[in-house]
This record gives sequence, structure tokens and C-alpha cells, in this order.
Amino acid sequence: MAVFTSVTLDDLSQWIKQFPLGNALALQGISSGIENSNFFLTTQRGEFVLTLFENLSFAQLPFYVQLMRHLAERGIPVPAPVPNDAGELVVALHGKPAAIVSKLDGSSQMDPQPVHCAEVGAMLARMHLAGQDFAMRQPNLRGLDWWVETAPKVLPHLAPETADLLRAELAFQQDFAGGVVYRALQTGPVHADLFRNNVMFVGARLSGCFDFYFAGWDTWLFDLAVTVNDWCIDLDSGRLDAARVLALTRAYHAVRPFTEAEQAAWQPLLRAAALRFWLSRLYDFYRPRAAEMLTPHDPTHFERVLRQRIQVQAPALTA
Ligand SMILES: Nc1ncnc2c1ncn2[C@@H]1O[C@H](COP(=O)(O)OP(=O)(O)O)[C@@H](O)[C@H]1O
Ligand SMILES: N[C@@H](CCOP(=O)(O)O)C(=O)O
Repeated sequence: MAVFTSVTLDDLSQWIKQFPLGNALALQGISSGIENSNFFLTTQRGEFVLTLFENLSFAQLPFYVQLMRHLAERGIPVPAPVPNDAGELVVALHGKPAAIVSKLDGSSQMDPQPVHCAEVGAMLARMHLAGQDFAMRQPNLRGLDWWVETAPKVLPHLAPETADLLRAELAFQQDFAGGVVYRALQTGPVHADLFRNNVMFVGARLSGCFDFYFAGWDTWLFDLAVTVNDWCIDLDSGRLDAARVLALTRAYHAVRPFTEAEQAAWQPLLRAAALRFWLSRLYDFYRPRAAEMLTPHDPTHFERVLRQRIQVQAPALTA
């Protein structure tokens, strides 16, 4: 992330006392990421991550942090939120909602091979199953409604041919979401942003995944499509790499078998997942926010991915 809100060790000296973590010893801003202000925090009890939420409200946050707690309790390797002495997982810091979570071991695998993709697929399926009895509901706030609301804000910035693509894909997705195949898809709490930079590996073993702040109730298949569109592609062209797609989807299928509706919806949802990130990157690109350390993501990447998914048939889900 970028650091939008500065925090110093001095700011934490009193604030940290509400947590069972001892004194804050070191604090370091994290430059990757684009949504929140994140810091590595060392206390007398160990290493943690402090997040100040820049866009999410106190009302929206319980869904994310409770979901992380729910999954962590069921053995899914996600950061566990640390409650304060009153049992609260989200508390104010500099007037913004903030949370402390455990720090995961490992590092991102930015050049994934089939072996890494298989780990990701199996973990994603386990996460979906573990989320089935999660009691809270919140829609995916970057779902279809948001696409419809956001497209008119970016369309004036686009060249005519690019604007046509955006309008046409949005119409296609609205139509598909109204159909019987879509309505038959299994739903639940999904991560919705399981990119390479949100998963940790120690060697070839997946050690955890984080950044649940785009999570929401959506189809499991959309989550899989978001994941495949990042883990299993050639980043220059946006083309799918069949070996990685098969490794990831087969590992998922071995834990949670695909339904017929999911097989039929695969290509449209790969397109939906590309559209979702194309739109959010366009929105961030044309409406930048002030930040101390902000690296905007390139929208044209997901435009290429979307064009690929429209033009080229993806490997079938259970081939
Ligand atoms: N629980 C965690 N354990 C270890 N590192 C983390 C954890 N949470 C965040 N990070 C680090 O912080 C960076 C930014 O976090 P991220 O959640 O992607 O930010 P944003 O929400 O702003 O997009 C990650 O790339 C990772 O290096
Ligand atoms: N993964 C998204 C943006 C969200 O950033 P993250 O650092 O929170 O994963 C994208 O690539 O556009």
C-alpha cells in the first residue's frame, strides 16, 4: 500500500496499551498495496501488521476482520486479528478505523510455477468451504453494482474504441448475471483479490494469504477467476498459461468439485474478473488520491486480459 496517513512510534505509545502486545518498539511504513495505510509493527510480543483503513468505514470493517478470524480459527492460513482489552478488533487511530493482525511468514512468489498454482487452488477451495458457516453477510462492494456506477465516471477519459469495449462488456455481464446459469452458481464469502502479491510462500509451500479488504459475498467461481487471471497468465500479453491454469483448477476441484453451472460460467466469469480490475484501475488512475508512497496500477494490463478472455477460449475447468 501507499502510506496515506502517517503514524509514528510516538503516536502508538499510549494507543498500543489497549492491546495485550506490550510496548511498540518499531514501526515501518509499507509501500506496496493501494488501498490502506499499512505498517510492520514490532512490539514486545512479536511482529504484526498495523492497517489504517482509508476507504472502509467502521460499519463495513467487522465483516472483513471477523471473516479473517473465522478462517484463521478453521486452519486457513490468514492473518489473525488481535483484539484489544475490550474484545474489539477495529479501533480508531488518527480518526480512522485501524486493526492489528499477525504477520505471516514468507514472501510473495511473483514468478509462479504450476506447483505454486496448485497450492493456491487447493487453499482457495479450502477457504471457500471454511467460509460456508460464516454468519455475516456483506456484498462484494466491487461487484456488478459498482461496475455500473463506476463505468460512467471513467468512460469520458477513454478513446472511443476502448469506451466501446467497456460498454459492451458491461452489457454482456449484466445480461449474464441475470441468467439461469449465473443464478445456479454457489456463493459464499470470497477473497476477491487473491493476486500473487497477496499470498506468501516459504519455498514451494503456501504459508498464508492476506488483504481481505475486498472480500464479500459473491460466487466462488468469480473468486477463482480473479485468482486465475493473475496467477496463471503471461503478464506481458495477458494470455493464460494452460499448465498453470490446469494445476490451479485441478487442485481446487480435488478439494471442492466444480458444478455443471460453474463449468458453463467459466469463460464469462474470467471476463467478469478482468473487467472488475480494469475498471478499478481505470478509476484509480483517473481519480488519484494523495499519498506519501503510491504506485498506481496499470489499467491497460486488464484491458489486454479482458480482450484475451473475450477472444481466446480458456481451458475447460475439469479437462
Ligand atoms: N499479515 C501480513 N503479514 C505479512 N505481511 C503483510 C501482512 N499484511 C500485509 N503485509 C504486507 O503489506 C503489503 C501491503 O498489504 P496490502 O494488504 O496488499 O495493502 P493494501 O490493502 O493497501 O492493498 C503486502 O504486500 C505485504 O508485504
Ligand atoms: N489487486 C488489485 C489492486 C489491489 O491491490 P492490493 O495491493 O490490495 O492487492 C489490482 O491489481 O488492481
